[in-house]
Amino acid sequence: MSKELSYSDVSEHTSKKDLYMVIHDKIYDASSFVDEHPGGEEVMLDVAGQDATEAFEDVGHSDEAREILNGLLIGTLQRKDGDPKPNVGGGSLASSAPKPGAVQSQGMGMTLYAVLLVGGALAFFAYQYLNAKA
Ligand code: HEM
Repeated sequence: MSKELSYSDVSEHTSKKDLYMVIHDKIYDASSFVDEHPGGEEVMLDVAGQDATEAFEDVGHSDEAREILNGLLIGTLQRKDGDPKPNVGGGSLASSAPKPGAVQSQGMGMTLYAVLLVGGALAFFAYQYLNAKA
């Protein structure tokens, strides 16, 4: 029962009893879960009918939360030119926020670790080498 909906379709479902949200370009019907949400209904209603990708990811939801999310999936977002920019939470300047679905910083994090590791190893061996010479 997967359907393709446009952003404007989604934006019509903003009430507690009829609450859609977009996360990573997938559409979720959170109506049945609002009352049970450990983070409260307020935050869910804040992103009702909008792109909640950043709000959802910022919290660092658990795998369990992601499983619940999977169960609420109803379709895929069909982006059209001229769609309103997704409001990525906070209600602040959406244009300055990173694009939802953009490559997450995870890749960068790994690179950073690699650089630190290799740099650390080099420093260690240089230290050993210089010590041995002295
Ligand atoms: C349908 C979408 C969502 C689902 C299924 C969901 C599910 C959950 C679950 C299961 C937890 C418990 C902790 C965990 O397992 O990570 C949680 C906590 C939380 N959620 Fe969500 N969530 C959703 C959307 C959101 C959104 C859009 C926000 C907006 C900021 C949000 C904010 C929070 C916060 C702040 C907590 C922490 C509550 C606490 O520990 O006191 N959630 N959520």
